[in-house]
Amino acid sequence: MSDDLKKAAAEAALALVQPGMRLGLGTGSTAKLFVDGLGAKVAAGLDVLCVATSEATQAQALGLGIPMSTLDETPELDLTIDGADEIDGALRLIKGGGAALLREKIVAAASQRMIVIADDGKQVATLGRFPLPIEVVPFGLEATRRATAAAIAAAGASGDLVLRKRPDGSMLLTDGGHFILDAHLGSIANPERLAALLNQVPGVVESGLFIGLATAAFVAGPAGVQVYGDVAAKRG
Ligand SMILES: O=C[C@H](O)[C@H](O)[C@H](O)COP(=O)(O)O
Repeated sequence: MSDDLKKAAAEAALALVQPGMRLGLGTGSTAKLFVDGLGAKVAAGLDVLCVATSEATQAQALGLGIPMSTLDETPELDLTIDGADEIDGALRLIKGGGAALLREKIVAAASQRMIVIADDGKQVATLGRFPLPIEVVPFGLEATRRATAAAIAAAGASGDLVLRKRPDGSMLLTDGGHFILDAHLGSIANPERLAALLNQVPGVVESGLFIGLATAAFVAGPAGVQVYGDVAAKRG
C-alpha cells in the first residue's frame, strides 16, 4: 500500500500532539512515519515524553532525539498512536504483523486514548483475513498449540496455526523472547469470545485481537483521511 496514504494518516495524528503530552509510540511502517514526523516536531522544539512499543521503535525514536521513558517511570500515557493489520467497523483490531502485539497492547492499555493510523486497505467488514498473531511462550509449544487450536474451535473458528519464522528460516522471537503462532482463520465471527478463550490458554501470552482499546482511527484513502470514533474520547 502506498506510503502516501500511510503518511496522510500519520500526519492527521501528528496534529493531535500537544506540548507536554505523554505519548505511546506504535510499531510498523505506518507508526514509523508518525515517529519520523514527531521527531521533526521535537527538533523544532516540541516538548513530549514517549514510551515505545518495540525495540525497533525505541531505536528509531532515540535516533531522532525524541525524549523516551518507560511504563515503569511513566505508567500513564495521554495518547498512543499505532498502526493495525485490520480494523473493523467497531474499532476492533488485529495487530502483531510486526510481532510487537504484546508491548503494543500493554502500552495501549496504559493510554487514555489509542488512535489507529492506517490506509484504507486495512479496513474489513469481518476480522480474520489477516492471520491472527498469537504470542506464546516457548516452553510447551506443542501442548500450547493444541490447546490454542481447541480454543479456536470452541470460538467457532478454524484454520492452520503456523509458527512464525524469520525470512532466513530461523525461529522468530518477539522482543519479550516468545514465539508467535499465526492463526489463518479467514474470518472471526465472534472476536470477543475468541479473545477471551485464547486468554485462558496457559502458554498464550496475548493475542493480536485488540478489543475496546482503540478510541478512534484515522484511515487514509484516495478521497482523504476519514475519522472513525471520537478523537477526543478517553477510555473509562
Ligand atoms: O506488530 C506490529 C504492529 O501491530 C503493526 O502496527 C501492524 O503490523 C501494522 O503495521 P504496518 O503499519 O506496517 O502495516
